[in-house]
Amino acid sequence: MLQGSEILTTAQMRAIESAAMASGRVTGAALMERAGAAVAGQIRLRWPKLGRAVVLCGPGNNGGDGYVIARHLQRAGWQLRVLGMDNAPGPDAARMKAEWLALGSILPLTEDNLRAGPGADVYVDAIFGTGLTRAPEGEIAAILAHLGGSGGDWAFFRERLVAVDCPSGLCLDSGAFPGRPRRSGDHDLRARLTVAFESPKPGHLLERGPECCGELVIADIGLGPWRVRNLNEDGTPSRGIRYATIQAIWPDFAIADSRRDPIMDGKRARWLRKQDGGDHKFSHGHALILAGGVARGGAARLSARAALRAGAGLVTLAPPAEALPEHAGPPDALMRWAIDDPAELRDMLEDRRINALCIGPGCGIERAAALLPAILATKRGVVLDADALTALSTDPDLMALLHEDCVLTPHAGEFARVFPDLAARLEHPRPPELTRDAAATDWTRMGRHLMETEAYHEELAQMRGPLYSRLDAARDAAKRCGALVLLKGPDTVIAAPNGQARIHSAFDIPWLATAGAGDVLAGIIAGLLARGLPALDAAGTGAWLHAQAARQVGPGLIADDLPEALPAVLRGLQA
Ligand SMILES: NC(=O)C1=CN([C@@H]2O[C@H](COP(=O)(O)OP(=O)(O)OC[C@H]3O[C@@H](n4cnc5c(N)ncnc54)[C@H](OP(=O)(O)O)[C@@H]3O)[C@@H](O)[C@H]2O)[C@H](O)CC1
Ligand SMILES: [K+]
Repeated sequence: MLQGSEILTTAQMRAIESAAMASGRVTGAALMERAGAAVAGQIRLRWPKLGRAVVLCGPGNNGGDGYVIARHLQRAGWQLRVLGMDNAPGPDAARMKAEWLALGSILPLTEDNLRAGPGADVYVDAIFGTGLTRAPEGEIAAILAHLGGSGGDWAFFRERLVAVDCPSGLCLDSGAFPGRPRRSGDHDLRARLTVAFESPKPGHLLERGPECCGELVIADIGLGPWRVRNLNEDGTPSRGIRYATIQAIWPDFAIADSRRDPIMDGKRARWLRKQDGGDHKFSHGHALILAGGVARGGAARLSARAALRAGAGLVTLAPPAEALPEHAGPPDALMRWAIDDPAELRDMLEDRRINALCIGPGCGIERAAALLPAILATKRGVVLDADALTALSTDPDLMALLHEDCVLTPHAGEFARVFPDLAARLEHPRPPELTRDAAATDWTRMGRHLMETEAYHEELAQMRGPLYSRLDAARDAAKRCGALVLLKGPDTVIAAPNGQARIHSAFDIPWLATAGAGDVLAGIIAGLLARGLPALDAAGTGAWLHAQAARQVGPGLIADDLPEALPAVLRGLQA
């Protein structure tokens, strides 16, 4: 079932637009009119007083939207300056350009003309949208840099820039800016508002996208009937029913249409509320959390608490015998059992009621490597985090044991250890001076230093087409290892081996980056696996609950607060 939370790739969007136009039931001009009218409407909502607007129109249909926006604002009484290009755009944009020219003039799209004239209340960026194919250059690059604050007036534009479909220069499939170092921030365009069409694209929710888009509003331009067609992500027709393969997970996303799709639709909310009739603790599963040696137990205790709060019927914390004494004390609901070696673990796993495990937080790499074969052999749901991921990265035999009920939860550094080649592709072309065997963590440090080389910038300028994204990397990793991969970050990406993916944005809660937060996430997911959620749902819902708990606690949060904040989040689902 397609949901408001579906994310379309730019290729899918183009294919859907083409299918709509080919049907004869809607024209490109009508779509452009709807798109432009939606942006103009969102501007007038936020700037109710009549004012002065500058509209910057690029060479294609994004520019065409700009001419529509100028016409609507002019008709509403705004004063307009329109800067455009003297190219021959497609027929729809040409028509909208002509309709604008009947009302007003078009100045050349130059930095001088942008700087000239009185300051405006709103600047509309209609230069590039989904058709960006390469790094902007020349005059357009100078204009975008100026809008990004190169002239020192970053805050001025940040408050006034409205981006049509996306801030120009942003690759809507990756969330990166072609031609710019991956994590640079200076002089990137930052819009106050971005109005996108029909659905978010991956780039709206990944990497630089969320910060540079500002408030993101999705305008429905009436392509719904064509979205249900069978379309692969590259826009080619697919057989069978089309399911949303990429979905966004957001609790409070402002969707400007009625298809609001709260992540907790009825089915999943029921899961979290304890199923009716499941009146026995074993009907909500039993999670086993493997802990590490003496003085290393805190991480696993956080995971265990989180699994209990996520609703697992029973949770057992399993340290080595030598460390058992330090796990005495609350919560009394948490069971403890010493496990020293694989044989003892295998004995414990004879109890089939243990249906979910979590290994890694504070476990110790050697202990994780020793226990993983017994765990993976039982084919039960298991979360592999921290030391278990490091153990994976050192032993290909362990990688081979992974299965579809495994959930890997790496942060960027752990991802680079387990999948170094994929992590490397996430950088813009690798800085040339770096050798292949440089550890990914070195690249970030060394890469930033080496990004000044001429050869590197030359390579950047030559790049074409969508950039390799965190979504691509997580999907390639999941496909390679046959397990679910949750690549953590403010833009967490969750990918299943079959290509299904979720993106969860948490750019609003920087305080979640605190010691132990990852241990809690691992525990929440283990608790949801114990409850019977499939791996993809357990990971996606777990990411959402984790972030909501952090929103509940707010700044000053420490990881210990997170499990205790879950009851309030779950109560919020009772509505
Ligand atoms: N298709 C529809 O009916 C609707 C589209 N909408 C809007 O249209 C854009 C997508 O429009 P499109 O024309 O495909 O592409 P853009 O307008 O984003 O880009 C314009 C052309 O610019 C060229 N280009 C790409 N990158 C660069 C660059 N770095 N420097 C210079 N020029 C560049 C490219 O042509 P090339 O042949 O040079 O590659 C682009 O074609 C979409 O975002 C919506 O805003 C409507 O909203 C809905 C209907
Ligand atoms: K744009």
